[in-house]
Amino acid sequence: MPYPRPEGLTPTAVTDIARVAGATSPTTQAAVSGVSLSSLAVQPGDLYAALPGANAHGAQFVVQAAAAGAAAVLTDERGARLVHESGVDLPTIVVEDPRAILGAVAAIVYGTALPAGPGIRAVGITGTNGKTTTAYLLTSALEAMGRRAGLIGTVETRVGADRVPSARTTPESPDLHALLRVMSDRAVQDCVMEVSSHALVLHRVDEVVFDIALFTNLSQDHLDFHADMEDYFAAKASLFTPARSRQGVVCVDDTWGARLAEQAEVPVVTLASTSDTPADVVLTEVDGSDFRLVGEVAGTAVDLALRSHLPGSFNRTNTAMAATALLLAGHDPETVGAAVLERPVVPGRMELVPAPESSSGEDLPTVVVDFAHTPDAVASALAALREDAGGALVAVIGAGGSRDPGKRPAMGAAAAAHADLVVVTDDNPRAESPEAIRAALVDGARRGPGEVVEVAGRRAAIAHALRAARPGGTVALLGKGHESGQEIDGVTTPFDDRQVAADELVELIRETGS
Ligand SMILES: CC(=O)N[C@H]1[C@@H](OP(=O)(O)OP(=O)(O)OC[C@H]2O[C@@H](n3ccc(=O)[nH]c3=O)[C@H](O)[C@@H]2O)O[C@H](CO)[C@@H](O)[C@@H]1O[C@H](C)C(=O)N[C@@H](C)C(=O)N[C@H](CCC(=O)O)C(=O)O
Ligand SMILES: Nc1ncnc2c1ncn2[C@@H]1O[C@H](COP(=O)(O)OP(=O)(O)OP(=O)(O)O)[C@@H](O)[C@H]1O
Ligand SMILES: N[C@H](CCC[C@H](N)C(=O)O)C(=O)O
Ligand SMILES: [Mg+2]
Repeated sequence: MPYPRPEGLTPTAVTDIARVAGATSPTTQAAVSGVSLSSLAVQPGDLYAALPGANAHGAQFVVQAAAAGAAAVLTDERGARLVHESGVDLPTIVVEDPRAILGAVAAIVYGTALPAGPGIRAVGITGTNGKTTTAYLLTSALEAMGRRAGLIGTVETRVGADRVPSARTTPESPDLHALLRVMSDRAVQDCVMEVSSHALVLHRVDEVVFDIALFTNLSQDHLDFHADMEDYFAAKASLFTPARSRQGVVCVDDTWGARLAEQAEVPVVTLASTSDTPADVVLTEVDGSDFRLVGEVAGTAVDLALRSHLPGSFNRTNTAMAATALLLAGHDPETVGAAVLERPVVPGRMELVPAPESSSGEDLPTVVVDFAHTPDAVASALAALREDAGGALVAVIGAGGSRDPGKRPAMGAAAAAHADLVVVTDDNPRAESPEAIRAALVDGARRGPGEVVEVAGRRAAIAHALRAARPGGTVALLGKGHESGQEIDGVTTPFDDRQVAADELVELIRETGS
């Protein structure tokens, strides 16, 4: 589903775009009223940004872009040759690195260029885990305060009543600037968005200056894209520079957060989950889901009684991060305290699968769907579930193909360190062999004390886990969270852990009569 586009824009002259891009201008009267970097998404009157990529060069698709109504092309030297060879005759702006100037171009076309900007307070959340959860907590609190909030992240993009499921965590810059324009036109006051490390490196958030940037934590992930953890950290840290944000909230629970707080080039408020770590605000008097947030934010003393509605100590931290961001934005503590108490729905994060109506419930396992797909998240999620689990704790786990292979054994080991039984199965194998991915997980899982079983096919694995957890145990379905499909070899077929678990629970009742 495409993102909403702004309506009634004044077209921007191609000559003006060339000036912003620092390129020699083609002699033309042409103007554009949108920007797209995929030929499949071009709308009539768009500037088609034909970028070089890992799989193809966008200029290979210029014929399709022209057929869809592109009015001009932005590309590099190689792209310009491809456009010429294709026979397409469109005004073409040529720069060395089109991706690097695309944010500035999109900001001019959509009227989102700062300092006039779209008049929205933007909050950008980065970190390995907790971005989506914190974004939902923040959006829900803002709405409870009566503000019009937009949301952009892994699960969906929300602009007023419009909800578009996401293909990626952070959109490419043309989509992002178009969304900011639409939000502005619809009088959205706050835009809460997740900022992935890919986005920071690939210029997806260029020309957006966040009013507040949040850092949750850093642990192993994405080392297929980043050279090492230092490189991954540097990408995240770039959000905390004046080109990208005005101020920040940094969780200093891990050493990366502590380093970031030291080197941030914008003022930051530090937050720690225990009073053992010095920070501007700390969580104290923890009692289950209740806690106090105590300290100082921007010169004002803070002492707030808060509650996390989601299981796990990490969700207390996510809740505290959201509250601190609101305080830093200048909302008064009483309002913030009340707003954060609202119960948010965070799809696929520690989400309980309801027992089927036909069940007496007693003999059935508790089933929780969670998006843990890093070693740290697997450990955190299972440790949280262990606290409440009466019987056995069974983890169903796979790992995404065409993604960091290095994290797989560590994910398996984390699962086996916390669960009584680990059922190793498939996640989204993508272009890789499911057997090879499972083998890497099994290899790690065998290092832990838990029992390990390998079950090919995610539905079969879920069915196996439900039976193994009877009676009264807990089944954690990890890694796919809100996802509604499973990607195998370029084909995505419908698969939702929550639905499959619900169906398999019904099947279990039919079999056992419980
Ligand atoms: C590593 C990465 O992020 N790559 C992104 C990048 O790919 P690429 O530059 O190699 O592009 P390519 O596939 O070679 O294609 C070249 C160009 O031709 C264009 N094209 C291609 C085919 C076509 O029919 N028409 C067309 O116009 C493409 O739009 C592209 O501009 O540019 C593409 C176009 O925007 C993205 O789709 C692609 O994201 C891929 C799909 C991806 O999987 N990205 C993931 C890893 C990602 O971004 N993840 C982060 C973090 C997730 C998290 O932890 O939350 C995210 O923000 O989602
Ligand atoms: N603050 C946290 N610290 C550690 N683990 C967390 C934290 N918050 C959430 N998690 C775990 O990480 C998983 C992913 O959380 P969430 O979707 O909020 O993160 P994300 O940063 O948006 O991830 P992604 O980059 O994949 O979109 C959760 O399902 C949970 O298991
Ligand atoms: N945003 C993450 C999501 C991973 C989810 C997991 N189900 C997988 O497929 O690896 C990524 O693209 O790496
Ligand atoms: Mg996310």
